[in-house]
Amino acid sequence: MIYNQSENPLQLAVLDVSQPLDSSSLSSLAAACKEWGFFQIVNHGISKDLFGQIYSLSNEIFSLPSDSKLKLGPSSSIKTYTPPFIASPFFESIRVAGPAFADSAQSSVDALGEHDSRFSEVMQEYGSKMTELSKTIVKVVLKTLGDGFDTKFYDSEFNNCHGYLRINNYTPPNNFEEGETEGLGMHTDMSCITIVYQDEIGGLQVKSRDGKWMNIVPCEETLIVNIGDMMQAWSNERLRSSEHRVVLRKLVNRFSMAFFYCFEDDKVVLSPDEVVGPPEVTRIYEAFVCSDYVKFRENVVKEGFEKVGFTVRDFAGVVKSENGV
Ligand SMILES: O=C(O)CCC(=O)C(=O)O
Ligand SMILES: [Fe+2]
Repeated sequence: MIYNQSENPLQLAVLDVSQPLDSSSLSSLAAACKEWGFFQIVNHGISKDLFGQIYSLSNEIFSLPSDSKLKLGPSSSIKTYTPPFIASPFFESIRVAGPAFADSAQSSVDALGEHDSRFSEVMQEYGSKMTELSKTIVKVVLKTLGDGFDTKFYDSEFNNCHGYLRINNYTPPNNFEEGETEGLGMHTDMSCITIVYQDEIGGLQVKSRDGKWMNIVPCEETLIVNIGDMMQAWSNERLRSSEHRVVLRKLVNRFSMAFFYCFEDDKVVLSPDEVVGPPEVTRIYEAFVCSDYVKFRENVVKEGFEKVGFTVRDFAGVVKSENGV
């Protein structure tokens, strides 16, 4: 089968973050968050030049021999690099943790034995901008749940959120089946929200409620936002954390960056009564501690997906889903 990206393209709602929110964009955004858990943002203030610099500096690291990269790997002390064959044979990534993005990036550079601060400088700039952008986006998402919910809940619930970045490089093998070979398998993000930059290659797909894979076609100067599990649970499923994946499309490397904006580790996630809605609405999640869910997901990866359920519903749902424990 020839994979055609124009097949099943998903027309995502667009949020212009430079403009005041009007009621029609709020309602299209509300619908998008509920139905897809994905939308796009434009006029985000991140220059093409910054993306270009990050791309070339990251590629300098990805093109090092694997022995060098493993100095940052899972058996090293800093563990910022995930080599191919851990998440997928065609996927490798570098993690940069906030809020001190420069220090985190520099620890990787130092471990490689390099003496260059350019990578840590661009990571600090990008990480800080993503953190600010995430705050704006979370507030807009809260507004979709109710009038004034941004002011009511941002400071009390989301003020201690933190972000980290994953820089992803996909390298297809010579003989892959277009559209069938996964670069990153189906998953949901654990974050509150994720902001994704993808290059022009394409391959990111989201699963519809009826199980169809829809293409999120790359669009210049546009970033993708998706709702993660923490927000799905906190909103009592009024916001959807959708399953998504990346399929390999072309015989060239694909580059992307995901910024995960998450609750603090010891946060107790519990949907406020007002968010759940009128008394007859069922509460779907029990309260849970954020880091316990992260540990649950790590164990699921170790033990294999078949054995135990792997979504936040399986972990904290009042009624577990079918494949739950
Ligand atoms: O590479 C992409 O476009 C998306 C990556 C992703 O879903 C993730 O890192 O969680
Ligand atoms: Fe993801």
